[in-house]
Amino acid sequence: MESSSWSPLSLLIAKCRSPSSPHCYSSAAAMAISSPEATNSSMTQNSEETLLSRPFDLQKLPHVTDYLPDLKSYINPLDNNSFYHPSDGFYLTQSDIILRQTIIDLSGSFSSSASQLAYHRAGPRKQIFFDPSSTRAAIVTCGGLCPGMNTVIRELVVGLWELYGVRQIYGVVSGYRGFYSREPIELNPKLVHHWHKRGGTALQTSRGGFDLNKIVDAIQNRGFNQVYIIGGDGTMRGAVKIFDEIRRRKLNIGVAGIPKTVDNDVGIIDRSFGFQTAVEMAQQAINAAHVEAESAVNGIGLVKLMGRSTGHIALHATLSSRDVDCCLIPETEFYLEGKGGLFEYLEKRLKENGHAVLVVAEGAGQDIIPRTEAQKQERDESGNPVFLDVGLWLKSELKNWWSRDHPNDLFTVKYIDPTYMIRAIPANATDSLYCTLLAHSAIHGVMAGYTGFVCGPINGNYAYIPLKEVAEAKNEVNVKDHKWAWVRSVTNQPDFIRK
Ligand SMILES: Nc1ncnc2c1ncn2[C@@H]1O[C@H](COP(=O)(O)OP(=O)(O)OP(=O)(O)O)[C@@H](O)[C@H]1O
Ligand SMILES: O=P(O)(O)OC[C@H]1O[C@](O)(CO)[C@@H](O)[C@@H]1O
Ligand SMILES: [Mg+2]
Repeated sequence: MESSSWSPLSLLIAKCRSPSSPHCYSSAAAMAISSPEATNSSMTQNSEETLLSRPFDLQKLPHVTDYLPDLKSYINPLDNNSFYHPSDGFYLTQSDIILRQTIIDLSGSFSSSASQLAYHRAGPRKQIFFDPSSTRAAIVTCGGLCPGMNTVIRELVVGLWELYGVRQIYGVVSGYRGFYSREPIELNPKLVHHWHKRGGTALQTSRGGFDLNKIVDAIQNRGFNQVYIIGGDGTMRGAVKIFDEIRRRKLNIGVAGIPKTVDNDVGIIDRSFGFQTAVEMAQQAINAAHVEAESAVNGIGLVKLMGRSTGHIALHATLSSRDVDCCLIPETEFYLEGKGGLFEYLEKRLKENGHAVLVVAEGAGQDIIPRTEAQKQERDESGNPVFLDVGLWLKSELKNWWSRDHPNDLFTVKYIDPTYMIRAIPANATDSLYCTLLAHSAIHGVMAGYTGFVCGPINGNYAYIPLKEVAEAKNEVNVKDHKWAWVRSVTNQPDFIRK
């Protein structure tokens, strides 16, 4: 990873403009230094000094001038925007950075020589490298749906139009394949005005169809010089290739990725947009499962939630609901029969409470569901493995178990599969605001000439992160940390470790 070392923390503190600003970097640093644990533990004056002198490992952001050094720059039109009166500190500079890690244990494995990973802070720059009158922006959505996609598109259009005066904005229809197989649609604020109220993506999306040369040829031939790519991990891997090819051809085109994934499996950023909305919607399914289970004799409410390879939705929905007796996620194995298994646990719960609620992420248990050779090979158009329905399988296993062990007792399993319902809805208020900040961050970055980056919040502050880094990072549930322990303590479920 390319990086450049930066000045010590003291410089950063000096640069902080407004102590009350939520984006003030010094507040996090100051908190870390003056927290009670830090002052009364083994932290010495020495370790404080070493912290202050640690260099920053600032992740280098690609810029169009890296390979087109003679590009002309322009004064940011926000200078003349009647809604903004850029004052001191309004524009960000190279020295505005965000630290990846804000929690540091000064007494533990702290190494004074290790540098602090840092990223450029997102926001408007004084100088821009695209003339708004000749800017031609393309927006594309790829992969599965996620609440808030339409909000991001809307805010990209409105932001480009209102903030920078860009008038040529196009929507690429139906994902990556749309670049070379469909006519783009012209977008303007009037057209997209209500889009944030609709779930899904008004531009349509698809999986597969990634043909690098055809895509970059189409971008070039259609005269696009800014490309905004909204998608998940697969999309970001594709975006890295597009950016690399654009750079190889030395084209004056900026590429920004806007991470979208209902599963929240994209790494580095705090969380992905739409995730909170999906968790909220999942509550309805869990509530219904609880009511059904409670109202039956030996009732089990079983809810399957999205989460291809990560269980964040199931975990957060479980923690928020508190009606869940067992949460199964892809990051940790489980088994059905025998000591410490699911059946033994459910038997106990049914005896104690008369009912139980089970939440399972779609990617959980895939290793133990029997499948044919053909099923093992099945892939979707993007190459993602196709899963068997863990909910249906569990329902059938639960029924078999009960009729085998308790043939004379009543038993009910109510299976609720809200899969698409939790992602095919508009974003809630929090996610909507988040989508707006993402879109504006992306616009400011691209206008300023940055390229090959993703924007997203890191510890609550919006940053520009190299695309490649995001495409390689994965956010999995850490089943060794306190959050998973919390889930287990809320549900009482076993650890499924065979003793
Ligand atoms: N390694 C890759 N290189 C190039 N393109 C890729 C790669 N992986 C996926 N893509 C392309 O990215 C697009 C979206 O990928 P995918 O279907 O995996 O969804 P995603 O972006 O991961 O979103 P989500 O998983 O949240 O639905 C598809 O058009 C796919 O062909
Ligand atoms: O839209 P499709 O192809 O059915 O994809 C479903 C998948 O998309 C996601 O919603 C996001 O990756 C997963 O949770 C789920 O496995
Ligand atoms: Mg994906």
